[in-house]
Amino acid sequence: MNATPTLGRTAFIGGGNMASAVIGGLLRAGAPAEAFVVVEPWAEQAARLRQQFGLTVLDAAGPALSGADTVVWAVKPQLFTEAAAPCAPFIGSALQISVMAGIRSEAIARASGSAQVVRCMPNTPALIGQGMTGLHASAAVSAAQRQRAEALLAPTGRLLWVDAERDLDAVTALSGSGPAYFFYLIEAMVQAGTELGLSPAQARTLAEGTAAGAAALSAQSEDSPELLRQRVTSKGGTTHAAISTMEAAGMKATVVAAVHAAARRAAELGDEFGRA
Ligand SMILES: NC(=O)C1=CN([C@@H]2O[C@H](COP(=O)(O)OP(=O)(O)OC[C@H]3O[C@@H](n4cnc5c(N)ncnc54)[C@H](O)[C@@H]3O)[C@@H](O)[C@H]2O)C=CC1
Ligand SMILES: O=C(O)[C@@H]1CCC=N1
Repeated sequence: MNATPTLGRTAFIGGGNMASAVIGGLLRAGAPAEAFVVVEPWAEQAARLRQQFGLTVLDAAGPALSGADTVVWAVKPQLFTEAAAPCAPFIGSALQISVMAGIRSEAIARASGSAQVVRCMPNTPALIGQGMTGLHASAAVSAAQRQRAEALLAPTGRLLWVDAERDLDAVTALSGSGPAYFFYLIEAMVQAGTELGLSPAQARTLAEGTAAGAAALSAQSEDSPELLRQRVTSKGGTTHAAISTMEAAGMKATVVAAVHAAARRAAELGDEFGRA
């Protein structure tokens, strides 16, 4: 592992979707592949990482990890305890950065031997540099280490720090899981469009273009999403017919309940799988 000026040497524990999104972003931004090592026991995925990124991939934790300044936890929460045990002898002085849903800083500190923990919650648009990540730093994390976490994640998109760790459960429910909510809406719109006679490709283009435009208009406007919606909704018009149908079905209340369910599940994941 070679050190880079901002990141130092970084070890990833788990080399799946999220690790690939972060690594891909860093390599595109100019970091050398030699700055990274990945522990990935699944041979097929390890081969993909070697081929796609030219990375050093280990099939199990080993002394090579002791050279890491930063350790990035990117395994499923359910596998955290099992994955952490063989890493622990080598990583106690490194900054620990976790993208795992639910697993709390205290559990990561206990399992790794390092109290310097930054928890992050990215999302899958990170794959194309348009992610939205929430971050929280534990008390032992220095300003320079916060900057290191920012440098690690900046190529994946936008970042937002939260002061209270429990707020990460809300971040997970909103932006971590959030892409799935919008994909679900796109799925439904494509289904309706094809039922109305459009081709699936036409319906998908219209739904995706509309989702992107609505998000961009909302982001650039000083008006609230509610006011922007009202401007589309002419009295006695088509949008009114659609929104009335959604309201009658309790759609807003369902979305609110769904986000609360996701936040509760994030907290449960920490309770269930965060004991190391
Ligand atoms: N997929 C998503 O939208 C998001 C996922 N996350 C979090 O990111 C984490 C990883 O999720 P994904 O990348 O989607 O999962 P993934 O399943 O694609 O990647 C996890 C990788 O860990 C590897 N692994 C399994 N056991 C291991 C061990 N003992 N040591 C090292 N590696 C091991 C697996 O082979 C797999 O390649 C999860 O904790 C999840 O909560 C966070 C934000 C968004
Ligand atoms: O569904 C999950 O548990 C992960 C965390 C946020 C997005 N995917």
